[in-house]
This record gives sequence, C-alpha cells and structure tokens, in this order.
Amino acid sequence: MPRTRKLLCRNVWKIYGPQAAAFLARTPDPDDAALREAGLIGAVRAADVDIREGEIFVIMGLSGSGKSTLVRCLSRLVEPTGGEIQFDGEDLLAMTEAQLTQLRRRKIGMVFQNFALLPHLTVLQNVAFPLDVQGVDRRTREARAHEMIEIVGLKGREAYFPRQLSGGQQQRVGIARSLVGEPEIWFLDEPFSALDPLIRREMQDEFMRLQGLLKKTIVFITHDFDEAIRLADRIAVMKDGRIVQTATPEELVLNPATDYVAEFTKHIPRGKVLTLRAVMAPLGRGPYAGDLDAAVRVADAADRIEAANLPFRVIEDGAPIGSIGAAAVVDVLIGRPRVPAAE
Ligand SMILES: Nc1ncnc2c1ncn2[C@@H]1O[C@H](COP(=O)(O)OP(=O)(O)OP(=O)(O)O)[C@@H](O)[C@H]1O
Repeated sequence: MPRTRKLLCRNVWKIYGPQAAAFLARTPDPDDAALREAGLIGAVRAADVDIREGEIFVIMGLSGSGKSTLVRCLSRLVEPTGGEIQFDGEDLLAMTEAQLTQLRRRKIGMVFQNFALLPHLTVLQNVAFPLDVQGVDRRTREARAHEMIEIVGLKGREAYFPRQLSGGQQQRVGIARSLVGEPEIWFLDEPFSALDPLIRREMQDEFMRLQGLLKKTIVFITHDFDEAIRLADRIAVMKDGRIVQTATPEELVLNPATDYVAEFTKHIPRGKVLTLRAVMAPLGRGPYAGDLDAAVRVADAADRIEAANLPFRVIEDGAPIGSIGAAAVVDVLIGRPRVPAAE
C-alpha cells in the first residue's frame, strides 16, 4: 500500500447548534447525554482519518451517520467545530478563503449523487466548465474536455444536453467534469446511489478501470457495504458521528471491532474479501502448479486453483510465503473453518 500521507484529520468535530464551539471548548469529549442536554447535534465526533496517496478510502455508514459532513469538513465546505486537518502537510484550518478556493479548484475533484450538471450546457461545456472558471483558454479546455469525455466512454455525445442522457451517462459526465482539472484528491459522495443496480455495478467497474489509469487519492462515501467492499483499499465505518473502525475489507471481515461492524460483514461472501495471504498454508515441499500473488482474493483465484491438480505457491514481493490448494479454497467458499496444512 502507498505510504505518503495526503490528508490527515485528528479529533475532528462538527457540532450543529447554538454556541457549539464554546460548548466543545468547555466539554472536550462530550457524550450523547451532554450533547442532548445542550440541544446540540454531534454530526462528526472525534474523527481521526489518515488518507494515503493513491488509495481508495471509503467512508461507510447508514443515513445520518455523518459521512457527508465529515467529507465536507475535509475541504472545509463545512467548517469543523474543532480538531486538526492537514492537506499535503498544510494546516487546512489556517487557510484563507482565497487559499481554499485555489485548493478546491486545483487539487480537489468532487462528484455528488445528484450529478449536479448544468442543464443548459452541452456535455462538452459541462465537462470544460471547471477550466472555464479557472480562466483556461477555450482551445485548451475543450481539448482537455474531449480527452476526459473519451476516457469515460462518452465520445460522440459531446453536443448532447444532460436531459438527453441516461442516469449512468449523466454520472459519467459528472465524473469527467470532476477530473478535467486533474485533481490530486477525488471526493465522491454516493456517486452511484441514484442509479439502478445493474448500471450501478457497471459504474463501479468503470470507476475501478479509471482508477487503474489515473491512480488518484480517493475518498468515496457510500451507505452500501457491498459497494465499500468492492472498491475500497480501506474502509472507515461510521455510526452516530463516530468512526468505529478503519481497516481493509479483509480486516473488517476477519476482526470486526464491534457488533455493529460484525453485523455488516456477516453476509459478505468470504471468498470475495479474503486474500490468499489470509488463508494460505505454510510452504511445503511442492511440487506446485504455479505462483499466485498473495494479494489476490480467493474468489478471483478459485477457478485456477480448482482446475489444477497441484497446489500453488503464494508470492509476496517476489518471494514465496506460503501455499494454497483446492481444499482450502473450497473451505473459504463454503465458509468452513479450517486449520491450513502445508501443501
Ligand atoms: N446543517 C445542518 N444542521 C443541523 N444538523 C445537520 C446539518 N447537516 C447535517 N446535520 C445532521 O448531522 C448528522 C449527520 O448528517 P450527514 O448528512 O453527514 O449524514 P450522512 O451519513 O451523510 O447521511 P446520508 O447518507 O443520509 O447523506 C445528521 O443527524 C444530520 O441531521
């Protein structure tokens, strides 16, 4: 996993209601009762987030858990009531309005659930719009917009208006527009929630393909745990304004921190989440059918492993670290607990 830190939050709070800042100064870690008594809403409570360059960081939680508020705090679209936020090592909360505007224009791309396209502009004009605001000349911005439209698969529809496009196509325009300024960090707030399930899956695949090309740092909000599992390098699970656990999908499934997290992970097919590293046996004497990467998910390697007569070596950083055979794969797929033996 990439290590350079992109965005750091320490003890971030967003409390809505009268004199929230003074209240937080007096009561540094208010519980439910203290907030209720003061007539305040703790939308984000003591959030710690550490987002690394190039990762897909998903914030997952049910409606009202504080996801949107937290993400808006990260770009100061919402002013945090307390805490510390660093963007590329710079103190976000100390920035002036002008610095923030520059930061949002040049470094941040955003996509929302409701597409938020400008209805009277064509696809080309919508995608080029952020560059227009930045004062980029027409030739350059249209050339960039054409490039992005092609990347999201809408070539040929440049002259259409949003109303002439399907929901999935409109969201592709939103995605192209959010990327046209070449942001360093990409915030997506429930971008696919308004789409029907089939199109939604297609857009998730498309999103992963784009990320393979662009390798952005991504903060992705969803209330759908399946979506989180499919897309995330790491997931922060929120409940009542608090982050209850931040972990890889695999860690969440193997070691849920609370019953609440366990409830989400319960129905997730293990093979889709567990990697070969998590289920492999010690290295034996061989012979082996071949090598497989330790980070591959069991479900993705299952066909190959089951079709072979011999086990595979599991490789990490070029070195063999274990072995995996068909029996172990079947155990994971049917959810049978097992102590792995060397193969
Ligand atoms: N401007 C506001 N004034 C008062 N309370 C607010 C405001 N914005 C959000 N809240 C409250 O903060 C809490 C968190 O809201 P938020 O929108 O961040 O949740 P969410 O997890 O993004 O929900 P959803 O998935 O429904 O968008 C909710 O209880 C909400 O009612």
